[in-house]
Amino acid sequence: MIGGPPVGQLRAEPRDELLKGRRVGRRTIRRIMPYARPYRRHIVLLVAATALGACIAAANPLFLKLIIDHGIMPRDLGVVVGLSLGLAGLALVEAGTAYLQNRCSSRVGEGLVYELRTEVFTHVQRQPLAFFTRAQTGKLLSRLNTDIIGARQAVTTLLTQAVSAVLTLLLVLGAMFYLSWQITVAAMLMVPLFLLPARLIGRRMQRLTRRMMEHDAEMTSMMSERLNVSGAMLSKLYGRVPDERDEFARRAARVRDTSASTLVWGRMLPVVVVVLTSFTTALVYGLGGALVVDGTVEFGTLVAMVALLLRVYGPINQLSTLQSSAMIALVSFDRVFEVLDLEPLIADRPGARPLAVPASNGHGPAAVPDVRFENVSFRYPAAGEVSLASLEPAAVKESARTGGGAPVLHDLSFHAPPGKLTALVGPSGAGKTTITHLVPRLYDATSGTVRVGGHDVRDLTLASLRENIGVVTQDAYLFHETVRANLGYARPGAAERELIEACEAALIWDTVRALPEGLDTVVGERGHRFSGGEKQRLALARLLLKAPPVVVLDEATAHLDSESEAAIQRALRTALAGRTSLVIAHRLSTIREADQILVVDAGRIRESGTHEELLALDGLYADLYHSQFAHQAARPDGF
Ligand SMILES: Nc1ncnc2c1ncn2[C@@H]1O[C@H](COP(=O)(O)OP(=O)(O)OP(=O)(O)O)[C@@H](O)[C@H]1O
Repeated sequence: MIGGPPVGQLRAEPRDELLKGRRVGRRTIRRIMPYARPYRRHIVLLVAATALGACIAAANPLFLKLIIDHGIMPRDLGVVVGLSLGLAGLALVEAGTAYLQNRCSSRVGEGLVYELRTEVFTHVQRQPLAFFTRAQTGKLLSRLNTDIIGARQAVTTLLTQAVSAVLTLLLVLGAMFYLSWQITVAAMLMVPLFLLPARLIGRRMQRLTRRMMEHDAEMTSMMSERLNVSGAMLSKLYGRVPDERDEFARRAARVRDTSASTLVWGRMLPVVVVVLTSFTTALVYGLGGALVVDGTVEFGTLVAMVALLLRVYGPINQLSTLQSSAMIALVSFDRVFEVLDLEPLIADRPGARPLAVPASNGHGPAAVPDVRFENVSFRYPAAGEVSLASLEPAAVKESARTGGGAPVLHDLSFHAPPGKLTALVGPSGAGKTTITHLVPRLYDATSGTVRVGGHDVRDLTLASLRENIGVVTQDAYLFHETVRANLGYARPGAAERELIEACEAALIWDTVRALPEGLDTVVGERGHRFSGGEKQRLALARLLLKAPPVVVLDEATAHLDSESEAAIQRALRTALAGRTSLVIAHRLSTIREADQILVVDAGRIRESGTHEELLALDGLYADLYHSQFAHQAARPDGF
């Protein structure tokens, strides 16, 4: 069990991780059982087939003895032919058991992977946004994948190996003792000679594998950071391509060197085994030969002994690594369970009720709920609340010590009236995005209450809350799918006519229609086939299809040409009409149209009112206006 990518990767973990697994062993095993239950018939069959295979392995050499001693030596052709046919039959049965073993173990293993994968995916999806904002999520997911595969290997390989190794060893040793105890004892004296190098090489392999995985992770992370649109753009623009190449070459060289050593040491073990097996065979032939000459042992017995001996070392080797393999397996499962045990911070509370909004009349909802913040304070959750200790030990420990980040919003209250546009403006880092995150419960307020339609959002079901709130973020994320699929994400099953109408209202239909395959054109990686403005309008079309009564929107800050900006502005007007909207405004035209402007600064609302009222106040808004917005007024398009 030395090597093999998943197990190797797990071995890369520090030893204390394995020791930790030792303590959790029994509890983990109890948790694994329910996953194995649906496959119990296959498991029984697997164990039975493995046991039969072990019996055949032990019986085979005995046939040799019988052929030689009772057929060849006494020159009895009938016995020779009969036993040879028996041997051939045995081979067929062995093939049958091997097939059955493969079938059952793949069924059990893949079934287990399927169950764990779907469960983990569903569970991770339920985690709050904070979980995904932690940089280690990608690492977590890849590790989970590795661990799940490790767990499968464990169940299938360990199950078959443990059964077959123990049984083969018992049967083979029994047969050897039965045939000649003297030769058996002599051969067994060689076992420690075999185990010692195996153990030393195993330990070295473990160290090397750990190092290789670390180097490999460094190399892979560089690839994933540099070989994407943003990373590639950065290295080109800063002229760092040659440096990046050199750094990558350095990392790749470390992988090359450790991999090469790992391979060399990995191949040492079979060499040592061959040498020692040859020594032992020589010993058995020497001692056994003398006994045959002596007349104490029959010739066929000697041949059978050698054949049996060759079947002893495999199981001994397997058993010597079985414990650590089992440990590794338990750690795999344990880490998967650790993720499954992470309770989502944001979930429906018992007795949560759906947000009831009167049905739409086709042109936006009939009555729309308002949004109200009452003395809301907020700090982002600490790493320990949303992440896994084993994955981010430093961050989790730090957050436990400091109790998480500083408050971002302080005792904040405001009312966004129904059907009206409330604009949020303020300096960078003031807390505007954070405010918008609290409405659809991407985060929960640390204290105070956020109300939608008069209800505390925590009393509403998440599904109904999010069904009634449409969010358009600045980056207007699009999946790598067709335009149709991206729009349909808002309302699966929407008719073609509705998709077109939404695109028309968002002023993106002419662009979509001109695409090579219209609505069926695949959006490039992260939507890069579209310009920033086009993506925003596609996102608006998606929002229009959803037709939510409440809209939360983060206007794109990207500079657009005046034509796109005018198009977006008109699309926005349609999208927001008659809806309660909370918009982080970056354009003068939006704040001018706002029914109410909230000026956010350092997590507090400093001023509120209309554009004219706030200008007259000559306070923070007036400053912001002169530094950020006033120049837009001078533009020829009037924005
Ligand atoms: N996931 C997070 N974890 C911890 N702190 C965060 C997180 N997101 C934002 N913050 C912090 O919260 C504060 C408010 O950030 P927020 O994004 O709400 O500001 P903003 O007003 O929207 O800024 P901008 O206009 O630049 O987008 C900032 O100090 C920021 O560093």
